[in-house]
Order: sequence, then structure tokens, then C-alpha cells
Amino acid sequence: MFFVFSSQIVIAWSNSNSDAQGTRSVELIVGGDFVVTMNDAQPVIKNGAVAIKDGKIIAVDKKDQILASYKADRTLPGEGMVLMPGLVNGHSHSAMVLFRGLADDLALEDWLLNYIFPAEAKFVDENFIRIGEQLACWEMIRGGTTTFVDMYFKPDVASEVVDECGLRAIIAPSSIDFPSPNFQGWDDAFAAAVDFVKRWKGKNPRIIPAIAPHAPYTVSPEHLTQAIEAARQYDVPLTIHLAETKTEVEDVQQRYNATPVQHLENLGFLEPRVFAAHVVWPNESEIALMAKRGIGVIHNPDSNLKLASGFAPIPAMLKAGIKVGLGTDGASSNNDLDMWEAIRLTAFIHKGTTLDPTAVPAKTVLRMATLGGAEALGLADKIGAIKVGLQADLIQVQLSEPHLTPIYDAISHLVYTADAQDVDTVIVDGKVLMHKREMLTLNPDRIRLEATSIAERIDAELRPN
Ligand SMILES: CSC[C@H]1O[C@@H](n2cnc3c(N)ncnc32)[C@H](O)[C@@H]1O
Ligand SMILES: [Zn+2]
Repeated sequence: MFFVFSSQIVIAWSNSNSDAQGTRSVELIVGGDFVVTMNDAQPVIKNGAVAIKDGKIIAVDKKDQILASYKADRTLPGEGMVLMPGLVNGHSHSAMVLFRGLADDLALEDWLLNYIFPAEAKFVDENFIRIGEQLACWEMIRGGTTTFVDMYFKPDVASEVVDECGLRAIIAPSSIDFPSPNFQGWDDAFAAAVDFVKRWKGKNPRIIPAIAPHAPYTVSPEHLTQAIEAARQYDVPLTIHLAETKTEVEDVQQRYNATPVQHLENLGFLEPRVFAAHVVWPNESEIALMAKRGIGVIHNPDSNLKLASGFAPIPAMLKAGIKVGLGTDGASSNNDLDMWEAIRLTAFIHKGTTLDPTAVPAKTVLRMATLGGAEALGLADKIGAIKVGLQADLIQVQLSEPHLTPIYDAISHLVYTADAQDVDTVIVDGKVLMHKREMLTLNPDRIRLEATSIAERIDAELRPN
């Protein structure tokens, strides 16, 4: 009988009736042949499933058990698939996808100063950001990224696109001491960034505003201090490029008589709300310092290799206890937003540079791409694992392709073999953004057309013949 007086009684009734097929209502049940949770209490569940209500994970168990206990509006059983947390791209400049392939085979300083900054000054406007952000979100959803950090321009436009497509993002309008699109220099760029943070803080649970001074070699010590003070005042994350190249280390050393991480320490800048991209060239004492101060590090192996920046000492950072996540950087230094490639490169290059096959094992890399990234970004109380109470940011990865056959170990396949095209379904906050590889919140054909027409205009201006 259902004449009950509270929902608790309904639950008690349903639990006491072992034959009841799904008696507790949920929005969604998602399953997989392997559920890779990133939760040490139940690391991989064979034939598992997750029940989702109000966008949150409310149960994780064997599929039979979940189906017996919950009645869902929709079930995505995930036969022949892995279910895992969505990937966290901890560093990108999303709309730079429109500069993909524009300037290759250059070292960072040459690439940035002589090609990218001038192209941004010329071409970045609202339409560029809107279409670039849509293209980036399409690519990220297609490849299983559910949260990303966007350090770029026009944050209101970027946030609108993120809101519409359903992804989760930290939107970090960058401030720099030089003129940048729409700004004369630091003062107006930083004022606009702070204004964005004030307006967006707490506004949308999927969009977290942040402060982002570009780097120690492009932002003065006074301005770096302003940046961290604003991040503290508004209680938001702060992200920065740090110790990316040897040239930066020499430059900062010469100007401020300290290496880049130490320079930030001298300014009282380092604290857990800070996460730094790259950190390719820290010395031993700086690694210890970053661990002590609790800052996050985002490793971008594709970009560090392509721009010939070097190999970040990730094994030493992990050993020191630093929160390390993975990122792609912008698509102009990668040249894509594919986290699977970042995963695989991380797993491979550190074995090669240390001559130690255990330097960064598969499970550690997968953790960096999910929970480790969430920790570095300060979001581990919300995302990064399949665990009761966290937001339902999940992906199903198809295992039936030849390169994934046969399967002994799901984590091995995810790290050493799978790629972006194998992602079948993407869910953020319990909402399905892609299913059977079909985009549900973005229009790929229109985005492709508009991106192509922007690129044609850029090409005609840069290469008139
Ligand atoms: C000021 S917004 C962020 C700026 O960082 C630039 N950028 C992109 N990739 C890198 C990188 N790897 N290192 C430093 N700056 C970068 C972008 O082109 C943009 O001008
Ligand atoms: Zn970057």
C-alpha cells in the first residue's frame, strides 16, 4: 500500500521488498561492464552501475543491485563499456582552437610574441570567442572531458557557451601587463576580470570564475600581489603559467633575483587556491615548497613537447605530494584538446626520462586526469570520482573496437590504448550531453561552418596571396 506519510516510509517499504524492481525513483541509471571509480574503497566494479538523482550520484553498486533498488526515468546500461569519471582538463585557452595549425614548429617565446599575441590582437572579438568556445566544447565533449579550465578572453561569452552546452568550467579571464584584445594593459584587463568574478561568483554551480595573471615574466610583482589579494577577497581560485621554459627561469632570475616559484613565494603568493600550469623547470627546493604550500600543478605534456619547453619532473612532484592534474593547453600548441593523448604521453614520457617503468603507473595517470585534476582545481568535494554525494559527471567508453580487444584490465586500456573517438556517452550533473557519439547540446554542422568561415577570414588577412 502506498498511503504513506513520508518518503522515508516509501524507502523502508521498497528496501524490505526484495522482489521490488526499482522502487526508489531516480532520474538516471548509468552502467558499465567495468566501473572505474577512482574511489579506493571500491576501485573497479565489474558489471556495475550508478544511480543519479538531482544531478548527484546517490548509489554505486553492482548493476543487478542498482536495478533492483531504483526505478529510473532513463537507463544507459553501458554493455561493452567502461563507466568512469569525466576527464578534467586543468589548463586550456579554449577558443584558441580557431588558431589550430596556424603557427607550428616554434619555441614558446617566438610562437607567443611573434605569432599568437599579434593574431589575438587582430582577430579575437566576441564572435571569435563564441564560435571558438563552441568548437572547443564540441571537441571536449566528444573526447570525454566534463570539466575544463579556460584561461582566455571575453569570459561572459565563454560562460554563456559553457552554460548552454552543459559542461563544467573554471572561467579564468587572463590579465597581462601588455595590451590584449580590448584592453590597454593590466589595469583595465584586471578591473574587468575582477568585475567578472564578482558577477559570476555563486551564480551558476557549473561555472566557477577565477583570477588568472598570465605569468611571472609578463606580470609585475605589484600586479601579481593585486591578483592574489583579489582571489582571496572574492574567495575564488587563481591560476597562472609558471616555470614553463628555461628562458623564463633565467629571465625571472635576472629581474627578481629568484627562480619563478621562489619569486611567487617571496610575494606571499603560494596557497592552496593557486594552481599553476606547466611548471617544467622547478628546482628541488621549489618542488618541496609547492608541496608545503599546497598548490596544484597542471601538467601539459603535449604542449611542453611541441613548444620544446622540456619534461616536467612529474614523478618527483607526485612523490613530494603535490596535487597534479593534466591539461592540454590551447589547441595552437598541441594541436587538439584531447585528454587521452595527454594521458598517454604522461604515462610514456616519464618512464623514458627516468628509465623507470614504474615512474608514473597507469592508475596514477588516470587519477591525474580525473580526481588529481579535481584536487588541483579545488573541486574534489564535487567531482573527480564515482562516489556517493559527488556530482554525476561521468563518461561511458566503448570497448568493442579492435584496438581495445581483448580486455584484461580496464585501467590499462584506458591509459595505454583508448582515445577520444572511443567515448560513447558524456554526462555532466546527471544531464546527458552526448549519447552514442551524438552531440545533444551543440550543433556540430553549424559550428564547423562558422569556424571555417572565421578561419578563411584570418587566412586571407595573414596570407593575402
Ligand atoms: C592573456 S590570456 C592567456 C594568454 O596565454 C597565451 N598562451 C597560450 N598558450 C600559452 C603557453 N603555453 N604559455 C604561455 N602563454 C600561453 C594565450 O595565447 C593568451 O594570450
Ligand atoms: Zn597555457
